[in-house]
Amino acid sequence: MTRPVIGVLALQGDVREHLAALRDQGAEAVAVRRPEELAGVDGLVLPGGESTTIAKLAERFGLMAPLRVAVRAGLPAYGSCAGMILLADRLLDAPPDQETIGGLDVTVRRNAFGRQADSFESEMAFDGVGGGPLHAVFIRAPWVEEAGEGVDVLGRVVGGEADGRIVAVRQGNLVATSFHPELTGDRRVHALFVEIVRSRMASAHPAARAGADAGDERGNA
Ligand SMILES: NC(=O)CC[C@H](N)C(=O)O
Repeated sequence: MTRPVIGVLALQGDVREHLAALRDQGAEAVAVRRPEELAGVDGLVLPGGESTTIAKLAERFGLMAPLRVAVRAGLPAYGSCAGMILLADRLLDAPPDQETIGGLDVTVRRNAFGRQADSFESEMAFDGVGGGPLHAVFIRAPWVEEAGEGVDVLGRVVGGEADGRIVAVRQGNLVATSFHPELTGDRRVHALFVEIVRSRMASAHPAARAGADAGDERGNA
């Protein structure tokens, strides 16, 4: 089977950890800093970091418009923390001029857990991967305040003041988590994303699907 080429937007943030996690899952992982590099990938990870900085650098590097076009055309994308913010159609507690790539029909609140719970770790159920609860690391994390109809909720906070808050979602080929699976040894979220990329590649090239069920082409709409 062809090896998927998965980019990690490498303008700022924890790029290396994502590259390593993707390689662990059998993908060819490449850093993306320029539009030409974006054009060559089958999927894209938007890492954690500082979303305002990443958005400004994306503008400066001429990547914001191509990113918007690619995501709307169905490019699979996974955003972790700041990456979730970048994929959101709507933001709360963000500077009024903060741009996003968008595509994910959610309202995301930045730094939602507040000062008390700036950073914390918790065990949580994560739909869409087997194998029991996931150890989730949250660092100045956002949450999903509201999710549109076409958005599947994959995970919620359990316990504490934020009990029930949405911290993992999927909409078609887009996945976003408030937490950082790249910082733990648990590769199940990256495995899920690599699988999404592989199945889109298979449905885009029917010949590569020999004998497999005809999957429906899922876009990001
Ligand atoms: N760990 C992170 O990615 C933090 C996100 C950061 N608080 C932001 O708004 O961009």
